[in-house]
Amino acid sequence: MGRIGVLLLNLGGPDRLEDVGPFLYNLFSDPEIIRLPFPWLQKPLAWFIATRRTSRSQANYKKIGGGSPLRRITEAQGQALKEQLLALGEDAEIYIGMRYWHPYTEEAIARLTQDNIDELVILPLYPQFSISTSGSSFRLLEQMWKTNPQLQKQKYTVIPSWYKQPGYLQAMAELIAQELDQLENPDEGHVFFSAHGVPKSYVEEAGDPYQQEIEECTELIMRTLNRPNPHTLAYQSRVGPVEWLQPYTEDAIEELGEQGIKNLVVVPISFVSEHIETLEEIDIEYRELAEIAGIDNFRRVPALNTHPVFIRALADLTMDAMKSPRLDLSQVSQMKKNVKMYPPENWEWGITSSAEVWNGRIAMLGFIALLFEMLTGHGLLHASGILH
Ligand SMILES: C=CC1=C(C)c2cc3[nH]c(cc4nc(cc5[nH]c(cc1n2)c(C)c5CCC(=O)O)C(CCC(=O)O)=C4C)c(C)c3C=C
Ligand SMILES: [Fe+2]
Ligand SMILES: [Fe+2]
Repeated sequence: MGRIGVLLLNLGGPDRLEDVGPFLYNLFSDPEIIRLPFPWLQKPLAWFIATRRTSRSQANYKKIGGGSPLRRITEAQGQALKEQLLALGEDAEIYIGMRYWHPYTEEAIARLTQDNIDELVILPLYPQFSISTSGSSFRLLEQMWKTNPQLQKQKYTVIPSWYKQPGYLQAMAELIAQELDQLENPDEGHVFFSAHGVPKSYVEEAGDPYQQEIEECTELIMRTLNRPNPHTLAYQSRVGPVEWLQPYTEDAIEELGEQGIKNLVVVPISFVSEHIETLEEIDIEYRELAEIAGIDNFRRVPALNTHPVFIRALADLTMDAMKSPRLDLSQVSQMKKNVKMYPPENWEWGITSSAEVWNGRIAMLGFIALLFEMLTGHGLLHASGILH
């Protein structure tokens, strides 16, 4: 076999405070993050929401040192993976493709098309699949493949999600066990899984398998941990006023406090690196809530980062993917439980004359809604659930 490449996909985060605004604009410009039935409103709306959110978000990034550590950690993971693959006899080239910040997925693709890679493995750094994370990156790649003849010659395979991988489960269990063992009585620790949330409509209407994969993943980790501790699963980081997956982390913490739980071991479960939601939201905000709720001992399990057992798991995933039947981007970008789709896949807006008329009408509605929100601070878009 020839030279292999591994394309690591991740979200990306603002390196400095001045990057926060443009980063948020990129994030909200993504139709997989805010779903609108008419694409022309996407950019103005993204600009509007990003502008409103920037200072609050910057204040949070300030608390964790003025930027996201995501690039640094992802690069360290890439380097460690390269070394691990080399130890297994594969001299692989690693590429990092972020969805919303540098190094962008486009930059990774530009590099790898110059490198003459024989076999490419596309590996998202999200253990569980969501339309809003891995799905979004797969869609972007699918578009690039469609429009770039050079890419069409590239042999590749995709790993859609990998939350069942034994080494990953082992690494998670080890980190949890280490934290439990710091307690005076390790068996009394309540294991609290906090997953990043998504709007409920993603799961119930668009068929996102995310919730099911998260639930299965927590069960598998508990089985691997093989200890008698009780556990809870909740969802954090809700944005906007529509309903997200429940229970919300803040409510669950309060409830456990009321039940008299004194030792909480919080496990971030949907992301493999430290980032703003672990360093700020869990370590600062939820810790404060827990204290108010009467939980005396609040411990947070570190993210996997470059944990050697985890890096070995990524290497095994890569090697196994090359031995397995290849998976196409078109197969994985549509990964859904296949309930009702909204908007319909491949829906072409504005092609027919009737659509043009409708676009005009919707345009008016859109601007009225925006004006309404700017004036009142309570959006029609929020109220109608279009915007999360
Ligand atoms: C698996 C993890 C993630 C899911 C699922 C996810 C969905 C999702 N996120 C937003 C909105 C925002 N996310 C933001 C930051 C952010 N999100 C994730 C992971 C998941 N998001 C990470 C790792 C990060 C942080 C990157 C970093 O800088 O370290 C932000 C910006 C931060 C803020 O302003 O709070 C927003 C906004 C939505 C709407 C969504 C599902 C639809
Ligand atoms: Fe997010
Ligand atoms: Fe947050």
